[in-house]
Amino acid sequence: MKKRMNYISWDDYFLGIAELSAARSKDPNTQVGACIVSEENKILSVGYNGMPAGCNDDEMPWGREGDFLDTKYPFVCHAELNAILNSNHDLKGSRIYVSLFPCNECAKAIIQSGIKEVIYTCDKYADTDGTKASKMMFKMAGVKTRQIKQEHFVKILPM
Ligand SMILES: Nc1ccn([C@H]2C[C@H](O)[C@@H](COP(=O)(O)O)O2)c(=O)n1
Ligand SMILES: [Zn+2]
Repeated sequence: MKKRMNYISWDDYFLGIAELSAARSKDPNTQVGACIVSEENKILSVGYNGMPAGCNDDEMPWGREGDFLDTKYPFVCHAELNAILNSNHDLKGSRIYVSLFPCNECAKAIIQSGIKEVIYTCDKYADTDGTKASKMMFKMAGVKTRQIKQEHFVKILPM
């Protein structure tokens, strides 16, 4: 008997883990997941967007509008940063799979931690200055970026 051939690719596997991690997020508007992987395809870390440890997410604001301090934005820790901070490994040469293109703050952390490639699905904030800044920094720092469309990813899920 020959081996099974329709197994999923590494990219689909790790993006799937990023998407599954996103499902842990309490953010009512946008759930983001990230998975960091070594050059040997070993998972080094995972993360999703959420409030910092010790900050009760039942008491924190989750809104998007109003006074800055009444919104989630100054408090929420992004999926990519959580994945970086959750890791006990050297991340040099690794790649990060993320369900949403990294913001400029996460882009800085990604570059500084030595991650060499960003593989993402959604780019819904592409028109924002934050995403434009991320793309500028990734280009200058030699961090590769690659999009895998969600439609492709959904198709590979077993029925
Ligand atoms: N690459 C990103 C971008 C955003 N996030 C988090 C931060 C918030 O929890 C949410 C975005 O909220 P929205 O403005 O869409 O209501 O996603 C992240 O973790 N990683
Ligand atoms: Zn971010």
